[in-house]
Amino acid sequence: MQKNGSILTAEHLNLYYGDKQALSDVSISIPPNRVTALIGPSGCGKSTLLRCFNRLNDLVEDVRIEGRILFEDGDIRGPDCDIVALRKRIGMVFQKPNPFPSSIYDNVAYGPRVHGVRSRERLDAIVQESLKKAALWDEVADRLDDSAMGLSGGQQQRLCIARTLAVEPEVILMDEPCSALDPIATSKIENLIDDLKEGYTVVIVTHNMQQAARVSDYTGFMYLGRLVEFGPTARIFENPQEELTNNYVTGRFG
Ligand SMILES: Nc1ncnc2c1ncn2[C@@H]1O[C@H](COP(=O)(O)OP(=O)(O)OP(=O)(O)O)[C@@H](O)[C@H]1O
Repeated sequence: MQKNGSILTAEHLNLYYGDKQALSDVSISIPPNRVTALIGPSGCGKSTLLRCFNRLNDLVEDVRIEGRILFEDGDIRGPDCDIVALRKRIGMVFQKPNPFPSSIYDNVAYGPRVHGVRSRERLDAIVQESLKKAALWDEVADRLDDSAMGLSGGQQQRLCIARTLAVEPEVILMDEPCSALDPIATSKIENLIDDLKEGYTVVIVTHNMQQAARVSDYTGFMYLGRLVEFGPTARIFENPQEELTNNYVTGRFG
C-alpha cells in the first residue's frame, strides 16, 4: 500500500496518440479492496486510462505518455518494471469475452502454466478455486475438458475472469465487461464484482451509469481526457461538486 492509502496512483498523466491528446493531466488514486468505476461520455479517455494501469498502451504505435503511475511503491513506467510480472499482478478483462479456443480447463490453467506451475495436482486446485471464485464452477465442473467456445457469452466472460484470477492478481481492470451480455448475465457479473473486492482491487470502465452506481464504491467522471471529479460513488451521483458531473449524472448529456 502507498503512503496515501492507495494501491495505484496516476500522477499528472498526459497521453497522446500521435498529435491527439487523449489524457490531460490526470491524477487519480485507486483505493485497495474497493471497486472504482470510471464513467464519462464516449471518447473521454476511460479505456485509455485503464490501459495505462497495466501498460497495454505500450502496444499502440505512436503513443506518448508523460507522468507517473505508481503501483505500490514503484513507477510502472520506469525502466526496471518487468511487464510480464506487472500484468500478472494487474490483470485485465475485456469488453468482449475472449476465451482461447481450447478447453475450459486449459483456459484457466494457461496463466499458471506460463508462470511455471507444472504439477497436475496444483493446476487442478487452481482451476477449481478460480472457477469457484468466478461463480462458474457449478456450471462447468462436469465438463472441464469441453471447449470454452461452447459456453454462453456470460459464462465465457466469467471464464475470462477465472483465467485472470488464476494467476493471483492484486488488481483487476475491467473494460466494459458486461457490454456484450444480456441482463441476466450482466447481473451475475455485477454480483461477482461485489464478491471480488474482498480479495482484490477492481477498476471498471462502464458506459452504464446505473451499473457504476450499483457496483462501485468510488467513481471517477471523465470528460475530454480530463478527470473532472473523483470520490465516493454516492457523493458523485447524489451531490457532485462540479457542474459537468452534475449534467452528466442527471442525463443532460452523454
Ligand atoms: N489506438 C488509438 N489510436 C488513436 N486514437 C485512439 C486510440 N485509442 C483511442 N483513441 C482516441 O482517444 C480518445 C479516447 O479514447 P478511449 O477509448 O480511451 O475513450 P473511452 O472513454 O473509453 O470511449 P468509449 O466509451 O467510446 O469506449 C478517443 O478520441 C479515441 O478516438
